[in-house]
Amino acid sequence: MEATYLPNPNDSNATILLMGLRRGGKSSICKVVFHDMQPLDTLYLESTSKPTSEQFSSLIDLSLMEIPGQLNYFEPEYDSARIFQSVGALVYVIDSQDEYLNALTNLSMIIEFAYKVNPKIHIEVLIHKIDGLTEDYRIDAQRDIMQRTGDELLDLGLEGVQVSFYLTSIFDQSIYEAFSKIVQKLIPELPSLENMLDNLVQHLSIDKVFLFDVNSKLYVATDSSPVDIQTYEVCAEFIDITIDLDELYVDENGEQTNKEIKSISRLSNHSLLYLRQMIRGLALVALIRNDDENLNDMDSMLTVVNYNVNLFKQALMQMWQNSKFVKKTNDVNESLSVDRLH
Ligand SMILES: Nc1nc2c(ncn2[C@@H]2O[C@H](COP(=O)(O)OP(=O)(O)OP(=O)(O)O)[C@@H](O)[C@H]2O)c(=O)[nH]1
Repeated sequence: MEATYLPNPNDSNATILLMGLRRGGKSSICKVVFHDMQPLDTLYLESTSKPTSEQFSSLIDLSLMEIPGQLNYFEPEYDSARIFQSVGALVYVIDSQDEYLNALTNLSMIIEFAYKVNPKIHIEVLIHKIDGLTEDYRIDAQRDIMQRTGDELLDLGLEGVQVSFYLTSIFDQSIYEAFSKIVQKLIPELPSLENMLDNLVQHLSIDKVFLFDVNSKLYVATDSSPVDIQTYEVCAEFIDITIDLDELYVDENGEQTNKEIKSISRLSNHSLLYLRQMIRGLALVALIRNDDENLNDMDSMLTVVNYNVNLFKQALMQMWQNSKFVKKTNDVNESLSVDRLH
């Protein structure tokens, strides 16, 4: 394998390694989630023949590495130990519409190896392409896959290893939900972020609030109330609408204005959708209860929301700068790239 495909172990990026048998859906997931490809267009994707790696910067700098199913990365020419040592999460994709027993054997072999060289690795299994299965069959498949994986790990003496399972499809929001949870585990500041979002919910009439990565529509944090997939969908679509509208605005020189993006929309049930651009490609999107018909009352409510969201943004900036500082001091010999606030 060429050296360029290896994640740098000194890299401050959190690396996600995407693995699984051929045609499982790995490239499709990357293209749909991170490159806005329409799910149906993935039908024509060619099988990947070489490992690929790409960078995404969000609150943290992420890299996503895909190892094609047709490679045997345990051959001596691949430095598998080095790969696994430097990844934060191993995401293994299983095609649930296909015979999956081989995939499960392959998965346990990879877990055994990965866990040995990196006991801190998060192991995440996507039971993928569930769009083709009935509701009952999905639950059966999940139960069967979890049971068999558990048995295989027990046989290998690895019963303590934590493995998370997700039912996913690129044709609905499930892949975004799964990937959001996977990325969240790699963000060390997550508990503080969740606390800050809970604080917003407690003090304002917010039903749900997300901190979104605008490009991928993954949420890097949310308050602690359960995520309802419809609310997620409405909030994610609101980002697209806001950005489309924002692109229409130009200044007197015909150039795009560089102001902070902010948008509020009133839904037919009187609730408000509220979006504010944060730092590093993030946006805060909240669903706010609003029982007041009176527009003056609504204005004063929004003033309080704006004030609190400003404080949140400042805290977020502080948090990011501190985390950069910690990384720098941990990594004195490493010349860090200078990140820029968006
Ligand atoms: N029904 C369905 N098909 C999917 C889904 N995700 C991917 N596919 C299809 O699965 C096929 C294989 O997808 P790829 O993304 O090329 O698979 P891969 O794992 O990258 O395969 P290799 O490159 O050979 O390792 C494509 O025809 C996709 O359209 C899904 O969620 N549901």
